[in-house]
Amino acid sequence: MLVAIGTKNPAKVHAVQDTLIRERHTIESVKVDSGVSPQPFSDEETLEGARTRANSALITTGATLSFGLEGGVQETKSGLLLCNWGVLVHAGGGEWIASGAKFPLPLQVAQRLREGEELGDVMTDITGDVHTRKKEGAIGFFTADWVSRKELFSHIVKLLYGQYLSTKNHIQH
Ligand SMILES: O=P(O)(O)OP(=O)(O)OP(=O)(O)OC[C@H]1O[C@@H](n2cnc3c(O)ncnc32)[C@H](O)[C@@H]1O
Ligand SMILES: [Mg+2]
Repeated sequence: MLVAIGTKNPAKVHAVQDTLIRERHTIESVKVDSGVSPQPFSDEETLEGARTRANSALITTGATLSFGLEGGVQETKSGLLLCNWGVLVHAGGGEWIASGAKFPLPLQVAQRLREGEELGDVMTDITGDVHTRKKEGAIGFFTADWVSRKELFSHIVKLLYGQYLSTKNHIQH
């Protein structure tokens, strides 16, 4: 089965490839537009970006299943939380959604985002590495590498694929 992922970011592509390795699908990654702002600022906007990516990648590749993964932030009373969303769509209809774990960004980082900077750029500034968003990510840096960006997306991929399989099994039985 051809499975698409709407990004070329290795943290996301490897999350799909490695999580589904035993399923023996062919994975095709394709760069698509999220249709939302480069730095989504709510759960809704982040989810919408993931949905647009999934649908665009499905159409572009002609795949049977297609993943869209998107990162953003969400303002709360307890601080600015890093949030991540995923959407899985099936060519025959059907959509599944899932979000990832959340944690608050440090105050100074949160403030820079509120003033309009993108997290990826702030992380480059802090770490001196332009590729942070493609590797351990902000989550890796702020958790002393206990959780990587790929690991976070892998969990979302499991939630999405698991829901898809569960639906499929219930329809068949
Ligand atoms: O190529 P794409 O798939 O767009 O990969 P990306 O790293 O830009 O990822 P997103 O568009 O999903 O992320 C939305 C924003 O959140 C930022 N971001 C989210 N999580 C991050 C992380 O762990 N490390 C660095 N930047 C992160 C990133 O800079 C973007 O501005
Ligand atoms: Mg992006």
